[in-house]
Amino acid sequence: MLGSAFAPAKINLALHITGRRADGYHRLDSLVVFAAIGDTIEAIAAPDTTEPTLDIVGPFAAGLDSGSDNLVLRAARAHAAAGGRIDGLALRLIKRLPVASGIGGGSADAAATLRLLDTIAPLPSAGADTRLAMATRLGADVPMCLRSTPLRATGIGERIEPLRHFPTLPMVLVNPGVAVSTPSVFKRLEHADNLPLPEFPLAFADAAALAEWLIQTRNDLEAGAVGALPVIADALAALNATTGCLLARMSGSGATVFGLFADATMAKLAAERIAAQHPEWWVVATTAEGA
Ligand SMILES: C[C@@](CO)(OP(=O)(O)O)[C@H](O)COP(=O)(O)OP(=O)(O)OC[C@H]1O[C@@H](n2ccc(N)nc2=O)[C@H](O)[C@@H]1O
Ligand SMILES: Nc1ncnc2c1ncn2[C@@H]1O[C@H](COP(=O)(O)OP(=O)(O)O)[C@@H](O)[C@H]1O
Repeated sequence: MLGSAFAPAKINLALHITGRRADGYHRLDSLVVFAAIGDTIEAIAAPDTTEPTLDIVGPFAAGLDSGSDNLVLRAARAHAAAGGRIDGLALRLIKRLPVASGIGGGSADAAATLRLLDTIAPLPSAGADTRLAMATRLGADVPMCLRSTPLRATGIGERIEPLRHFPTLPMVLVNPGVAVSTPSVFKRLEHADNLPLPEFPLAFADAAALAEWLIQTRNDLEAGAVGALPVIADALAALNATTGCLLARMSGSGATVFGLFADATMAKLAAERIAAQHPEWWVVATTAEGA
């Protein structure tokens, strides 16, 4: 193998929609962390190929097209367009994250592919601006996934402010098995002119302090998504009914919801309980990296 890159799940702990641009994209203000669970992209030498091939394996491989529209291959083509070499490569995606689920699986894969290709075949003159523009063209979430550490994202998601003194967060992710189209959830938004996030403290001592602060924030896309898919409310209720859940909320445009816990043992017990109650749901106990 030539190399591999991890594509962690993106969790929007808070997501305020603060405006709408003339081109239809929404301005947002989001507090974002990245989980220890994610996809993996591997690159294998394939000497006779001029364009990379892609094969997809793993628990969520079924139903995801490995054709040229896949974000892994789109990212590879963007790397080539910027002057990077992509011949002689076969790419493999190990798909562990549910598709179209508000945790940025596709965006994380695109960002991980860019990171991987940067190590295997560095761009001749890869300025930070080139990389950011390339990432943003692939998707509004791709710049934040390129960084994959706790951050505040503004603009349409491309303006990134890394956060320091951020606690590691034990959490449970629950996806009730429904794929959600991001544009359709944005269309259901009643108000696009919400207030930005409140002022951040200098540091959050621990998960409980962060959860306390998050209570005054929202995911502005949650009400519309729940209206269309009431099963999201069931997933939130299942998390809220567990012992030690500090806060439960939807991530991104859904349908994945997260619950924050003070420690990993409580998160694990909560995940076991929800999985037993809803064997058809995707339920994982994980942690989001601190800073
Ligand atoms: C909602 C968020 C929050 O992090 O997450 P996900 O639900 O995708 O995980 C993102 O803003 C999603 O970013 P991403 O999934 O990269 O979106 P893109 O592919 O660029 O855009 C898909 C569509 O979503 C809408 N869109 C996306 C981003 C944005 N800031 N405003 C928008 O209105 C547009 O209708 C756009 O055509
Ligand atoms: N590698 C990929 N992983 C996931 N989805 C992908 C990928 N490539 C293209 N897509 C398409 O992107 C859409 C959004 O997927 P995803 O990024 O998982 O959504 P979300 O950001 O809401 O979790 C899906 O409908 C899927 O068809």
